Amino acid sequence: MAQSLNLFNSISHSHKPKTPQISLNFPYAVVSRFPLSKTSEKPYLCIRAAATGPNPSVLTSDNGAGGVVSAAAPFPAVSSDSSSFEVDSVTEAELKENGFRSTRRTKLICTIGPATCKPEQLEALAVGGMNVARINMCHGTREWHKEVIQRVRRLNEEKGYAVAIMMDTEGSEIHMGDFGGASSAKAEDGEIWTFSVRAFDSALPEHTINVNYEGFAEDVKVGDDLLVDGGMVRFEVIEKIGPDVKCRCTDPGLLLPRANLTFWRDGSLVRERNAMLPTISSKDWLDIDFGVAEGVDFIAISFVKSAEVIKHLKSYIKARARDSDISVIAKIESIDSLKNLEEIILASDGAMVARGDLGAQIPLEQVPSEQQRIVQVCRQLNKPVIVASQLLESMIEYPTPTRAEVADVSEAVRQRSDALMLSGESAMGQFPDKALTVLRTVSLRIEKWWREEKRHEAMELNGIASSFADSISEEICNSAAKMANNLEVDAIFVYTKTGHMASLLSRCRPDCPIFAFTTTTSLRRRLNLQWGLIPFRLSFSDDMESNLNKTFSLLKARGMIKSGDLVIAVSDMLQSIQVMNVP
Ligand SMILES: Nc1ncnc2c1ncn2[C@@H]1O[C@H](COP(=O)(O)OP(=O)(O)OP(=O)(O)O)[C@@H](O)[C@H]1O
Ligand SMILES: CC(=O)C(=O)O
Ligand SMILES: [K+]
Ligand SMILES: [Mg+2]
Repeated sequence: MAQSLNLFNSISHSHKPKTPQISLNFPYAVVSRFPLSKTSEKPYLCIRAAATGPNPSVLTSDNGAGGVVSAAAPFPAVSSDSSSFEVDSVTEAELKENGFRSTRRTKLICTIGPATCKPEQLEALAVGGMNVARINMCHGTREWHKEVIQRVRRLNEEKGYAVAIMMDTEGSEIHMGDFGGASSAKAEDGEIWTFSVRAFDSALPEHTINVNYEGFAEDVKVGDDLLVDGGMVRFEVIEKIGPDVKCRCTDPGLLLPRANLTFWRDGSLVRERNAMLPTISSKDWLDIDFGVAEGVDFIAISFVKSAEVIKHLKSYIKARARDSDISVIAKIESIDSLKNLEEIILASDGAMVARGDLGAQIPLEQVPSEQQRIVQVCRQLNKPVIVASQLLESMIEYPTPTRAEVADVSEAVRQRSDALMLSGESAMGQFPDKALTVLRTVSLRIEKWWREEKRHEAMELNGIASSFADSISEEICNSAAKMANNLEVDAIFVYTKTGHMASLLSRCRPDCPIFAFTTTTSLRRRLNLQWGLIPFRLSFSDDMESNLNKTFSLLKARGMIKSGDLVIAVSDMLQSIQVMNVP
């Protein structure tokens, strides 16, 4: 202890932790104490780890040992140059209005479609809390998608939103074609329909459906069940005539353009040659080139089967996009992706529980346990995870959700998934804004409930670092998050150039929000997918003290924090944890 106090005394008059005056063998760790703040009796505490060798020792000290410190240099005035600082204007308004504690931690994604593609519709979603806009390359033309991307960009620039763009590939699934202009078709019980791989020059004959997969007529057998969208409509195969397959409708319903098709034999999904279809089709590669050229923030890959395809795509993007700052999200929606789950997630930058197609490939009653497993694996491996599809399906038509849907959303929030996604509800539903409001209010309510009543069991997080330096970052983040909960701090600040420490903090799911300061606009947008992060763009230096001064004064000037707020700061330049009151 005496040694620690000596250490304090030796450095207490300087803001810059310098080499201690006592002899310690390198590598060493410094525990330093910064001057008392003017506004608070709480001392600044700084724990630093020197990551220079294989075995740093960490010194700690009782910080209340009467160590009166003089020369409390006030924070120098920093001019509030707000151009050097960017934060999402919606989050800013929310912070000012409700304070740190009630900011939403769960992120929200909206699929953009005909119901939401106009500038004012996109703006309503941004104001309603959309963090990421998803465009689905299964539908619409590239020109249409390009227009949506440009509109989102324009809104971000003009109105200060930080909506990121996710492009979702079509993948090589078997699906029906369009209906030549009609938006849907009704299949009645007992009707005979023809599923055909023929290309029809003119309009489709009545009760005929195009199928995109060449091998379709060869792969199916008489007696197979043909499921549209995982069972929304069901047919039985009764006859095969060359490229045509005649089927009788056994479960009537509405057929939608490009609906997914699966066939089942003796109660299980048939995967014949279609299992050999490439995950990324030639059309997908063109879409990916389009996404890279447009600078989308995320590319979500449909029907991923193995880690190889993710690695291949990532190296392709790296070679093509100069800053390679596009994250690759693996969509878990096939039997193979469940088999190879951990290696796929390890190779990816995040994952999506794509329950729509997943529920067409495995029995529905297995979907909830698989959802929970995927969410947990992602958390362990520190990758953001999205829960998607049918969260509020009834809101495509109705202005309020079913109670069961609210319970489903709550469960995804309780599992602490990073993000929730709307599909048809926002793409083509009648109440996209209301659906988003339901996601927002349910997230807020459940987060608060679990936080206040401590109903969540802390998840045992395994070490994931692959190097010693990474282990230090991980320990710092785990400790900072724990300290933040125990000390009930108002916010954690993280200064991160790569985003890594921000995601490590997010992984701990602390009780307070995490302000993530990063130097580029694109990283700031990508961090928007992760649980609990409030990303800022800020130019900062390696000098933590000046960074803190600058941040405090900028945030105070904008009314986002106030004197006396208790903050923990960590950074990936200077691996340290500091606890302080805002001066
Ligand atoms: N760009 C678009 N243009 C027209 N309709 C769209 C568009 N995007 C989505 N939709 C409509 O919204 C519905 C739901 O969207 P969603 O993205 O979930 O598609 P999906 O066909 O279910 O495929 P996926 O499995 O990729 O999610 C679609 O079935 C389609 O009718
Ligand atoms: C989102 C998606 O692709 C699915 O649920 O199938
Ligand atoms: K898709
Ligand atoms: Mg899908």
